[in-house]
Parts: sequence; C-alpha cells; structure tokens
Amino acid sequence: MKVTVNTLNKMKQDGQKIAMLTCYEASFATLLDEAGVDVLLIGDSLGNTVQGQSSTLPVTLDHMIYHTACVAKGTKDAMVLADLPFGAYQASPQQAFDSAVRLMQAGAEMVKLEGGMVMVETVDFLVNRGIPVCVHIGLQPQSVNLYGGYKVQGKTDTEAETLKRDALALQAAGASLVLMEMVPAAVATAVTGLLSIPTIGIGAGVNCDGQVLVLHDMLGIYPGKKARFVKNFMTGASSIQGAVENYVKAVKGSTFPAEEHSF
Ligand SMILES: Nc1nc(=O)c2c([nH]1)NC[C@@H]1CN(c3ccc(C(=O)N[C@@H](CCC(=O)O)C(=O)O)cc3)CN21
Ligand SMILES: CC(C)C(=O)C(=O)O
Ligand SMILES: [Mg+2]
Repeated sequence: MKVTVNTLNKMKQDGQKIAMLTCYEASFATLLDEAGVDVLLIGDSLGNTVQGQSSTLPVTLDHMIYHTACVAKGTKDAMVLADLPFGAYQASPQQAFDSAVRLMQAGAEMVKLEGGMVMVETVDFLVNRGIPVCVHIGLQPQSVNLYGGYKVQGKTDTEAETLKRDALALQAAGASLVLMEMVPAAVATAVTGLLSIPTIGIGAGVNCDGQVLVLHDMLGIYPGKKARFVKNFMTGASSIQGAVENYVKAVKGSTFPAEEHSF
C-alpha cells in the first residue's frame, strides 16, 4: 500500500515506528521499497555519497531533480521525500515554492527543508499551496560553516527550549514531519511527546517516531569518517537486501538506535 501523510500519522498514533533511508537512484529504490522502507529520502547528502564533496553546499536544484526522478521511477509503495538544497529556498517563500514545484514534478511527494522558526512563513506558504513539508531541525548540515563543524545541537536548556518552541511553531504552520538530527535523546523524546505529527531521528535517540540513516553509511560503503549515530547493517547480513531488512526490523522493534548511537 502506498505510504501517504495519513499513513505516517496513523503509524505515530498506533506506536508503529517509521523506517526511512536515503536513496539516490532507481535500482536501490526498488530494493528499499521491497524491503519495507516506509520513506525514501533523496537527501542532499548525495553531495557527499554520490559526488564526493565534503559538504552538501555544492548540491544544486538540478542535481536534486535528476536524482528524485531516478528514485521515483523505481518506487512503488514508499513515500518519495526530496531535500530542497542549499540556496534553493532560503531567500523567500516564493523561491521555496518554485523549487518545491520542480521537485514535485520530478516525482517527490513531500519536500524537506532545514531551519526552525525562520522557516515558519515558508512552511505555511508551501502547505497552503498543496506541498507537504518535512522540517529538518537540530543539526542542519547546510549551516555547517556557521557551526564550524557537525556538532550536537540543543545541549543547553536554552537551546532545548528553542528546539521545542520551533517544532511546535512549524507544526502549527502545517509541517507534516519533523526530522531531528544530532540532538540529545532526552530533548528529542520531549519534542516527540509535544507534537501530534511524527518525528524522525538521526542521532536523536530511540524515542522518535521513526529513524533515518544515509544508505551508504548503513551499508558500510561510505569512505568518510563515521558519525556516532551510524550502524553498519551489512555486519551479520549476507546481502544488501538482508541488511536493509535488518535495518527495517531494528527500527520497527526499537533495537536501533542503541545508547551507543545516541547523544
Ligand atoms: N555519508 C553521510 N552521512 C551523513 O549522516 C551525512 C552526510 N553524509 N552528509 C550530510 C550530513 C553531514 N552529517 C554529519 C557529518 C559528520 C558528523 C560527525 O562527524 N559527527 C561526529 C562528531 C560529533 C561531535 O563533535 O559532537 C560524531 O561522533 O557523531 C555528523 C553528521 C550528517 N549528514
Ligand atoms: C541525513 C538526512 C537526514 C539528510 O538530510 C540527507 O541525507 O541529506
Ligand atoms: Mg539533507
């Protein structure tokens, strides 16, 4: 059955975990779809995994459109979610809408953008024009130059309060999903409890409503430095299909992430 925003909401209500993985092309899309992954994210992490860049900043809207079209072709049931890349949405709600339209026309069913309170107006603008939005808060890789590195966000009480306030405001603006990257597990748990829409974590502890990892990280084929939240699911699996099935099982059974993958 096709995964829609309604499916994801029902999964949260029923306490069923959402399994998300990044995907950048059609063959993997079919494999992940058949292994039971609920949401395929065309992440701008393709800058790192596909293009060999050291950040996501060089990724363009045209790159994202190309990979979104490839993934959409190979997907049957999973939801197709595409990242808006750096520079394609921050200038104005109008710019975000124009870029989101192009991703939706390439086959995306929801778009994701990075930012907290600053994106409230943009989320409202897109949702009122028919485009479902996932907001990416906590560590926002497109802001790496501002942070001076990929660091845990929301560690102080003030930062944790800002994260909660932002998540509530984005939900009120009409966001369908909240993705939290590298935030303390206790803070992600609090945000998940405050919201009626589902949360997806990466380095945000086991209590989020779902989990996401970069495909190349969970298959152990990314050559770069591994973040704490990464687990190689090829260990103990005899095929890529098996590794992905084990990831889906681990997310659904709340055995991933463990303490060692959380902050
Ligand atoms: N292959 C890949 N996986 C990712 O998860 C990912 C990308 N690429 N590209 C875009 C961003 C960048 N991300 C990153 C990159 C590095 C760390 C990292 O080095 N984390 C360390 C430091 C933690 C700290 O200083 O507090 C860690 O131990 O987790 C985390 C997230 C997440 N995203
Ligand atoms: C790491 C996930 C959440 C992402 O945004 C990406 O892959 O670009
Ligand atoms: Mg991204």
